[in-house]
Amino acid sequence: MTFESRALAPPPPFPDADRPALFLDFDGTLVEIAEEPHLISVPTHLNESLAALSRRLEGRIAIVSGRAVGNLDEHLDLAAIAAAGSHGGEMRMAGAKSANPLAPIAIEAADAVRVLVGEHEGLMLEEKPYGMAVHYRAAPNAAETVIERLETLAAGHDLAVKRGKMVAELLPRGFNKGAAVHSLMMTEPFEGSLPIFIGDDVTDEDGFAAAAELGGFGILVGPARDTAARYRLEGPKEVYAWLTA
Ligand SMILES: O=P(O)(O)OC[C@H]1O[C@H](O[C@H]2O[C@H](CO)[C@@H](O)[C@H](O)[C@H]2O)[C@H](O)[C@@H](O)[C@@H]1O
Repeated sequence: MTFESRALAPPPPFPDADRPALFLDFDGTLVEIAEEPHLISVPTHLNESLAALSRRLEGRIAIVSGRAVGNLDEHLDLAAIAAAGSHGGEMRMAGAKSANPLAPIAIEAADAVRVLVGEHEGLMLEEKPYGMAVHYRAAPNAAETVIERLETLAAGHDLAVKRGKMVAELLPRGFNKGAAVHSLMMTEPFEGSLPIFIGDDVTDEDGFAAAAELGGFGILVGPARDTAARYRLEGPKEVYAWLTA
């Protein structure tokens, strides 16, 4: 993956004429980061804004998140919007009842993560249908230990580790947000459109790269960093402003 380290400009106006498709990360992009996953504040206008975008884009919109699809459903009305959850491992097209199931991680590995979290005050465990995420926002000194232990468990159980903002997660191997974008772009209504991936975290870099490979671009949300995105916006408020200008 190639990264741009130059300062990134805000994106040009929304390219309606180019038949765009939107791939939207959730935490840090559509909602501000909170101290804990369940403490996020979802703007009251969000569902209405997503529905309006879906109409404007004739359905070419998907949420691509590290959260499981079931968890996204607790926060958003996704009845008419495609969802790629669990970092792209779960896929549910708009209007479909359920996402494809993944293999849950080995019981021994899950138990070992529970033990790890019990050993360090401040660590928070987020048990997901297909992964175990360890949040160290309240115990930053434990980050290195957490990552090392998860990497060891991943190697021993044929699993993967994904890192994010003050979090590391043990989950099945073989998928990422970029693969999810490629997969969605091969299906209607996304096929032949210009992909735009908007995200804030390191896991979104695969999405930025996929959008660029397919002729579109990525928009990084948050502070500048080395990134495969072409443009940058400051935060969720600026994302809404750009999407609705
Ligand atoms: O891909 P995303 O939609 O951005 O999801 C990534 C992870 O988001 C959540 O964790 C992050 O947001 C929390 C709430 O703001 C914050 O407390 C945490 O520190 C962040 O890492 C979610 O809990 C994870 O499961 C997602 O993988």
